[in-house]
Amino acid sequence: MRFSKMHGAGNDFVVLDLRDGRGPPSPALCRALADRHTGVGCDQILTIERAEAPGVVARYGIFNADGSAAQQCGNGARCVAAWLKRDGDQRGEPLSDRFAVESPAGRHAVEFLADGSVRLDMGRPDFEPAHIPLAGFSSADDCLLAPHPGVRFSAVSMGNPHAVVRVDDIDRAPLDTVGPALQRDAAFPDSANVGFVQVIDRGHLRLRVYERGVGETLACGSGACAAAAVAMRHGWVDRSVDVKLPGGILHIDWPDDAASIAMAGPAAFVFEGEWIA
Ligand SMILES: N[C@@H](CCC[C@H](N)C(=O)O)C(=O)O
Repeated sequence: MRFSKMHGAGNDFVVLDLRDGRGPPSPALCRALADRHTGVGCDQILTIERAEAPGVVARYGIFNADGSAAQQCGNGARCVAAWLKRDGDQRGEPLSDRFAVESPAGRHAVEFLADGSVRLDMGRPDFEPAHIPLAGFSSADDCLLAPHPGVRFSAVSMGNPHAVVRVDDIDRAPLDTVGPALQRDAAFPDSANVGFVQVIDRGHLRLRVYERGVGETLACGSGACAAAAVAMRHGWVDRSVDVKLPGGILHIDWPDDAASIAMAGPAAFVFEGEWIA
């Protein structure tokens, strides 16, 4: 089984071409591929599949390192776009600098920018509790939970569930305790990706994300959109920000609450391989 190893700002992927109709990898195979000692090592496995919808070059599936399926992956979408741009469409035809791909959460317009980065339409952040899903709250802003005193979070769906906690010092953020605790809390029936955000100034955020199905990652694209959307909605930052993650910088634009949010960032090839296990 051939695969490509890629990363977007350090969020790393094993990319499988399943456009020949092969089925998705089992959870056990995902865990084996993702293992950083005995496998390839990655945060997510991305599967490139035949597109059903007209005007879409390909659809893709997302599987976390623990084998669970996900609905959204911003860094992965940029890597899928770069993979398609390199290899061409289903017939091997070259692609232009603008096309559309389809994630489990819906269709995304992609654009290759002159500086080599990839810009992606990530859709509208959704703060409706039932859509996240966030249980037991009528608003997703500034939530408190009795078992986690002092942890104020906002929740948002970027197609996948996110909790965003503002901190004063990102280097001292309680990722390993509050991350898994919020993920396990009944308020998040589907668990959540938990982001810790520090506001640097009106144009800059720092972010670390404890991802669902992975743990701490070097970058989370949907998490960067979630953190920026929460910070913009609260008026902490302007509508165009750089989000600095441990693995790199993502640029986020959200002109207004009714608009789609756009993310731009890198997509890199690491190596090609063959899985023989
Ligand atoms: N790294 C991704 C998000 C991957 C999925 C996430 N762990 C989930 O389960 O929702 C990104 O760049 O958005």
